[in-house]
Amino acid sequence: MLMGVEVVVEGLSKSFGSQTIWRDVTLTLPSGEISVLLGPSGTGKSVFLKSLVGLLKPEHGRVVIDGVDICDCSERKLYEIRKLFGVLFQDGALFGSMNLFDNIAFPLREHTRKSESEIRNVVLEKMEMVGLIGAEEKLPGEISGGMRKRAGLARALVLDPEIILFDEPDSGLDPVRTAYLNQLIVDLNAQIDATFLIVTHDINTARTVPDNIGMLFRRNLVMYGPREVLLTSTEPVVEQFLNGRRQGPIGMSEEKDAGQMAAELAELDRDAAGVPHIIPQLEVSPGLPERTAVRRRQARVLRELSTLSPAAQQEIMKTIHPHDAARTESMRGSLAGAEVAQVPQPTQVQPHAQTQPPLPRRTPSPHPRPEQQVPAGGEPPWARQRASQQRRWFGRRRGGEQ
Ligand SMILES: Nc1ncnc2c1ncn2[C@@H]1O[C@H](COP(=O)(O)OP(=O)(O)OP(=O)(O)O)[C@@H](O)[C@H]1O
Repeated sequence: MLMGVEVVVEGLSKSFGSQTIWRDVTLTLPSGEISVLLGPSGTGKSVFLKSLVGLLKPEHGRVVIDGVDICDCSERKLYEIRKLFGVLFQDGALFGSMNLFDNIAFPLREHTRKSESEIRNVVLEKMEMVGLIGAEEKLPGEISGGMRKRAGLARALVLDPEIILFDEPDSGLDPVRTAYLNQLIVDLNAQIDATFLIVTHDINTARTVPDNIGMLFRRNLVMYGPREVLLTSTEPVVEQFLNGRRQGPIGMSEEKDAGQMAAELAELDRDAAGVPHIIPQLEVSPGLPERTAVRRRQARVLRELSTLSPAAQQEIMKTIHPHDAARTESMRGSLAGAEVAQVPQPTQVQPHAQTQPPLPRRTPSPHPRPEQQVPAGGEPPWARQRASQQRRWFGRRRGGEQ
């Protein structure tokens, strides 16, 4: 089984001319974990994704992947590193004139020397993983936006990526389809253990899918850390965003001035304010292997525990098995902060949780076949138009793309 690689971003700054997009962004996407990047429109989330794959060159800082700083390496090395990535574009970025099978097979035909029968095996495996078996002959224009995203995801999977970037996977989808897609993302993570980064505006996605959350605002990464840190944060911009409120530092099109913000926050009923209670993270569908990243993350988060806010610490401890929680509490009581960072060791964290032997890769997909999910007739024309308006990933149009 593959294991995703860590992505280390250090002091990254990007401008276009005199316009600073963000500065001094530092974060680590831990190996195999799911991270979400939030931020109001225009804060540079897409620019960040493009910088991670080396399509844009930040002026300062480093992006280290597999020991290579992609901001300062040869084109040849960058080409190699890019092969580690799979990208889910906003509407799948499929070629409109090709059926789904050929769309998904495209990277294999372009970048490998696999025979047609090997290609067929890989394509069908990935189509099964995303619940698209039976739709091989469909054209992208004949299917719903949700199916197009699944097809785009299958295409992103065919070269067995170790890092997958999702650009607003939930855009243009209704809440039910978004819930299906979110479950699919978690299930895929369990199956392939790749490192995921999701850019989204969807609060529910942010609250239920990731292990880690970051937020861009006012040209800075205002916060980044384990999900419990942001989901319990009282930082005004984070609270405002996660509650979808008007009151707070985020304005209609620009930031608000401090006076207006203070007046609004004073008016706000404090009982109604605050981040909603943390809801549990989505679990993997029955029949699939557990997410190995969960145990790695637990060990990591416990090592960092003393550096986190008390509210975050409390939420994290609720997710720990009582046996481990008691031990962690006693260690925290008896050790100084610096020493706490060294315990517990990953192997000590969950002695009760023996890993199940991995299931074969061709586990039947828990994701229903498309015809069970999508009503006959597919999507209405307005939905198709909206999806095409939203496609602007990497700012490139590709010949024949729908
Ligand atoms: N190639 C470019 N040249 C000049 N400016 C650019 C370029 N790409 C992006 N920008 C600017 O960078 C800013 C951030 O854009 P970006 O699309 O990354 O924001 P975003 O956070 O992804 O927004 P949204 O949530 O609306 O998708 C915008 O002001 C945009 O105009």
